[in-house]
Amino acid sequence: MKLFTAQQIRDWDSYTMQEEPIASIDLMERAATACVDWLQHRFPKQEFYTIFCGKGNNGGDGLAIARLLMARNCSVTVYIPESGQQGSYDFQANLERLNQVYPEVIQFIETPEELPLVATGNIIIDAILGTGINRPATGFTAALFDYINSLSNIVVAIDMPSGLYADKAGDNNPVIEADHTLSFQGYKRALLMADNAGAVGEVHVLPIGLDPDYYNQTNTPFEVIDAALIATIYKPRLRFAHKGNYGHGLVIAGSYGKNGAAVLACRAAVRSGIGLLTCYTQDSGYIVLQTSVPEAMLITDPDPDHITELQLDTTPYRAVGIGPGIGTQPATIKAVYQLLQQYRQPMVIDADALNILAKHPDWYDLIPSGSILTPHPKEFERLFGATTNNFTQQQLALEKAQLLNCIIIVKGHHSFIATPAGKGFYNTTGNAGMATGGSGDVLTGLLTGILAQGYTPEDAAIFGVYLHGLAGDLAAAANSMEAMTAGDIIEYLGQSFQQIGRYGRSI
Ligand SMILES: NC(=O)C1=CN([C@@H]2O[C@H](COP(=O)(O)OP(=O)(O)OC[C@H]3O[C@@H](n4cnc5c(N)ncnc54)[C@H](OP(=O)(O)O)[C@@H]3O)[C@@H](O)[C@H]2O)[C@@H](O)CC1
Ligand SMILES: Nc1ncnc2c1ncn2[C@@H]1O[C@H](COP(=O)(O)OP(=O)(O)O)[C@@H](O)[C@H]1O
Ligand SMILES: [K+]
Repeated sequence: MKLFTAQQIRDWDSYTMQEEPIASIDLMERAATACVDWLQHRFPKQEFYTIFCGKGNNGGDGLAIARLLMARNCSVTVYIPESGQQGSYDFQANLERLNQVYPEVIQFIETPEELPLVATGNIIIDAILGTGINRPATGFTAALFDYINSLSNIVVAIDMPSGLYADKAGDNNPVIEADHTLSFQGYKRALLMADNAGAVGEVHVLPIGLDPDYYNQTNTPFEVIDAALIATIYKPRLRFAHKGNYGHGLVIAGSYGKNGAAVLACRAAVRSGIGLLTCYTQDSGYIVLQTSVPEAMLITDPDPDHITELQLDTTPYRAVGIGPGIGTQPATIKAVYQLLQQYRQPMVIDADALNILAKHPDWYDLIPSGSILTPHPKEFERLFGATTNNFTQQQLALEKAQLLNCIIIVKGHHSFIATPAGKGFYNTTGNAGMATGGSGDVLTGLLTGILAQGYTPEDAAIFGVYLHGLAGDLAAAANSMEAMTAGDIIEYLGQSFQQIGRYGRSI
């Protein structure tokens, strides 16, 4: 799903109004109806709502929502901060409509003394500012945000939490802290950023019937990974296939006390569809690996505790994954350097292999083109330096992806995949149950396995991250976020592949 800027969304509105055609007030009614349907589906017993409306179209949505909720037997109070300015055309039209049927629900407020008491059970609707925000909220608007944020009521933001910019960072500007954000038609980038987690709450995308032609014709560097994209990437198994068709991968992982990282990476790799897998680990990992992952072949380092030198020819492997649990011993550092010198095909670089790289920036040029780097935000910072917010972090990821001709996956709740061609993909599968040791090792094994099967590095990254998150979601549904383990993610890869296999048939 393409991610549009606030300006592109405005253009999409105009295009739809002209082509469908539909009057802007009717489009607003459609958006408001989608919100009310969502509210009644999510909170079927809820009766009382307090709605704060600004004087732009976001406020117009709020007024239409108020009228529709009243018509569905809810009880609503609307507060409009009085700025002294005329509202937008559709705000005024909706004010008139509401005034005609339920004049008693409308109240204007001008000073902090007029901030209303909100009963604890009321749901607050934030329709103060949407994508039209062009400066930080100050004065009474900022005081209103503070007041709403101080209440314990559930807050549902319409389109955007008020105060948040859709396409840029806000420098700690005042924002509404919503529990739910109902974003029209698609996501905005700000809604996907960890920096804004406290403001956006859970994000729900509500289709409002904007014209698909605009969507198809309009280019954007950013996309959310969705089922439609995954269906175009996934390669179903060939009926007459033999294991040679699906590549031979090598996972270099583990050290004394961290056999688990190697086990998790290898178990994920052998469940990725890979033809053959070899693991390279320290000598003391022999029995552990052979017992826990009998499907994988094993080559051990002469050192009992660490990977010290790569006593194998890496060239026959179609993909190599390195990093989980390897540590940063001087001898291991040499082994990483040796691999970078001898292996020229795309590899997956994770964990301590990234930490080692970060200490040797002069080795960056040795990273084979098309490699996939999987830093979490701290590793990203070690590799490429500190950034002030997620927008600058992602911009830096795009610049480095281009410079190194690599894919960079900045891992997180919505992992961000930066490609050398300047595209950025956000993942929406996965959950906080995956914030547990070993989840990243699983991803490394999975990516190595997918890359070995001949997927392009970009496709492997998109597919692998999505699949990993989907398996995490199924694991959480079965075991709870608390009790699920990284190993459970691997157990649910099977069901995830089955689900993905159905996408192609249903789209
Ligand atoms: N396809 C869709 O998505 C659809 C979208 N729709 C809805 O339209 C919304 C966008 O509406 P919008 O353009 O009227 O802007 P909105 O956010 O209401 O702001 C209004 C005005 O506030 C002002 N202002 C700016 N910053 C400020 C500040 N810090 N503090 C105080 N004031 C500030 C600024 O005016 P200025 O003061 O600069 O003249 C600005 O123009 C969108 O989010 C969605 O809810 C649906 O109705 C239909 C389909
Ligand atoms: N809250 C979350 N929501 C979605 N995915 C998450 C969340 N927390 C972690 N993950 C995923 O789990 C993995 C964790 O990787 P990493 O931090 O390297 O863990 P480890 O080093 O313990 O293996 C990443 O793929 C990340 O995207
Ligand atoms: K809002």
